[in-house]
Amino acid sequence: MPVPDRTGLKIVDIDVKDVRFPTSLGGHGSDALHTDPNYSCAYVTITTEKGSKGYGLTFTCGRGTEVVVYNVRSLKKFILGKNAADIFADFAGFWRAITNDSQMRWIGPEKGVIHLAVAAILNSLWDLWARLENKPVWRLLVDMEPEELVSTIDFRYITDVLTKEEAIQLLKDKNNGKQKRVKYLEENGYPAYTTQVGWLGYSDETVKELCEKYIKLGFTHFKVKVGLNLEEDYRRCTQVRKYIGKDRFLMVDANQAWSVNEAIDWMKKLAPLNILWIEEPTSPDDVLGHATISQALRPYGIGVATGEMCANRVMFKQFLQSGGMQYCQIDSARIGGINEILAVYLMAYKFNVKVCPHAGGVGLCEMVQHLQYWDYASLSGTMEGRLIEYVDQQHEHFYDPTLVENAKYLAPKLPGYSTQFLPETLEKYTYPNGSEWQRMFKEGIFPPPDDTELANI
Ligand SMILES: C[C@H](O)[C@@H](O)CC(=O)C(=O)O
Ligand SMILES: [Mg+2]
Repeated sequence: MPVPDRTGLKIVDIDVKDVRFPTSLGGHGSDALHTDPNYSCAYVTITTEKGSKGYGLTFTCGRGTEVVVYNVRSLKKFILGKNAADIFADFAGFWRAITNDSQMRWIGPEKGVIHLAVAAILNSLWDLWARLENKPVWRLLVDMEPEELVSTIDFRYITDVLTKEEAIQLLKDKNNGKQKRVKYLEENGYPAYTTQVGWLGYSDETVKELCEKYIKLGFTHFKVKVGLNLEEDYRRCTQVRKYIGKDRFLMVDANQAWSVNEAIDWMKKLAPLNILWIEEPTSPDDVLGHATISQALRPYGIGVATGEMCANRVMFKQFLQSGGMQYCQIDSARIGGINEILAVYLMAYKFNVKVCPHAGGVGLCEMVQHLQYWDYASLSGTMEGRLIEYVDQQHEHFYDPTLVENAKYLAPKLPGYSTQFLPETLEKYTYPNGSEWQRMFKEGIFPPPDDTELANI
């Protein structure tokens, strides 16, 4: 196990910041239900006695961030004073402890705000571990022996479909050729699709310009937001189909706008536009509803994609068991860190479902590239039908931003999970005292927080 020496690794500080970007001003990130999101995150920094740091975040929108920040603070006691090496040596045990505190469990368990907070903390720990090993996270994962990797997963609630022993065997079966696949990734990158062309708040002119831009950049897969008005969706999607031509791929995303029957009817109307997948057609909790939609849309060649709001590995298990998802969209900041995400990848592999991670949010592109790289090298061994979502937002705020060239994610090279913010970003966008927020309040662009907001309590 690549567990670092314990010396100086006692965690002496955990800081959490509310960081928000005013994306609603340009309609960036908008969809049927999140019509004016300000892309945000709860940003965690952990510091060890010897000064090593781990940076992690969970994505949120606007005011939701303050609630997550409070939840992170409520979990500090699980981290402070612990030695990071001890956490890594029994990572599954630590995971069970932080997700099952008897006084906190009632507000979960393993779902919602408290799980977002867990994700931010777990992400900072994986970042720290990779930095201590001087590797990007994906290499840390790829270089672990199957037993070591699997030892980080809590298998409670999923052993009916995947046991620890089976998981180890799946990884061992793929050991052959792993180094060749690593080389391939380093030389060729991993295919991306773009959502940037189709935010619901964008004008027709913007959509056209962006389609042209992303075609020039080499993209072959385009995702467009739908779900508010059928005629309008048909019109917009027809235009996008015209811009991208018949040989490129079109996906649509309803962000949970519909009931089950409505989703089926709506998508049958859009089907002539040749749609690869419908994403989040209905409630993210409706496993059987997704299975019904999947079945109804199969004859039209439309798959169902979901996962960005899937609460935990148990829900993923049921989506996979029921045939409710044909594209599994794990989110790096919603479920309990890499520990839980690995369980989902392993189950998806067993059910022969493609993982195409969700990345529409702050820092998500930065993280999911590591996960999908690991998947190709160590588990699925294929990129067939798989893509990483790419949204071109907030990358300039990161110390080690995602690099996409010719519609491919290039291999992250620096140690860590790529989510460290630049100091000037924190100075400007920490809410509500960052200099940019103060300017926007002064200029009346946004109202300052009122006394119902936690920032003022
Ligand atoms: C609110 C977010 O922008 C959401 O619309 C992202 C999303 O659904 C996606 O990227 O997919
Ligand atoms: Mg989506």
